[in-house]
Amino acid sequence: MIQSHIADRIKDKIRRIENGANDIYVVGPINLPVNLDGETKMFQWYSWLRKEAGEAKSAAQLVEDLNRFSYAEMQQSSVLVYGDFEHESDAVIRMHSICHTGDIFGSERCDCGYQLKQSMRMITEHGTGALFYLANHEGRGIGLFSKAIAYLLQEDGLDTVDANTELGFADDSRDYGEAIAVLKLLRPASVAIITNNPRKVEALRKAGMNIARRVPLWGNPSVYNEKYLQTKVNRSGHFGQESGSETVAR
Ligand SMILES: Nc1nc2c(ncn2[C@@H]2O[C@H](COP(=O)(O)OP(=O)(O)OP(=O)(O)O)[C@@H](O)[C@H]2O)c(=O)[nH]1
Repeated sequence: MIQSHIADRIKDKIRRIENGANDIYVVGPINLPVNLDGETKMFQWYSWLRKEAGEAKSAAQLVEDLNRFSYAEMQQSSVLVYGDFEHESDAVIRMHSICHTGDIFGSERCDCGYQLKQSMRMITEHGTGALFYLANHEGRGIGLFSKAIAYLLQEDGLDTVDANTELGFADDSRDYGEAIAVLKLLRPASVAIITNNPRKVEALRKAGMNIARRVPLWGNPSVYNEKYLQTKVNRSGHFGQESGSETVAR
């Protein structure tokens, strides 16, 4: 009975969160040694899966489901945790929206790849924190194919915001509810959030995140992302480079 053997292996590693219309199953921690600037940093990795709300599924049922549903067709997010995230008094986190082009290919049209790596450095240097990698957030929520079309419009002179709205999308349609539910499971206390985006702070706060302060993260400007970075400040309301770390009002 291979399945009960697998279920036994994972049963202590799965937790369920009831989250309104959905249940979230979180698996982890799993040791993830990460090469950061030539040094190995040991992170604890968790991934999660959304299911329609219902009776709690056993580990065996979850294993059965792996073959019943095409999970590869659905996007799943994950989080890298560093240090004693549950208990440390001051932890720093980043909620990073997936950017296929920037994070994977190293595209310089945006600053995403830089922010991803730099936030991992900031978290390890701080000693405790977490990097949430949000898989259903591509293009600030419009998806990869739509982002590709938005890029073509940008090549004709539109900025990021106008390209999105011309295609009938909101400038930003990201939802942080699931990620926050997972964050609360991993750490009850407040966190510092790495971002330049006040709307992200507001959206996170509204969705129930306990934010102690904001930590800015700018860098890696180039001729290719100059307009993108300017648009963040001029149109999307991002705090500029000069803004320092700050306490977020509750
Ligand atoms: N629609 C669209 N999305 C883009 C473009 N360039 C990058 N993105 C997406 O923008 C998102 C950036 O996410 P984040 O870096 O987490 O968030 P942010 O709102 O820029 O705020 P920060 O936390 O300050 O970085 C990613 O999902 C990228 O895929 C673009 O030209 N058009």
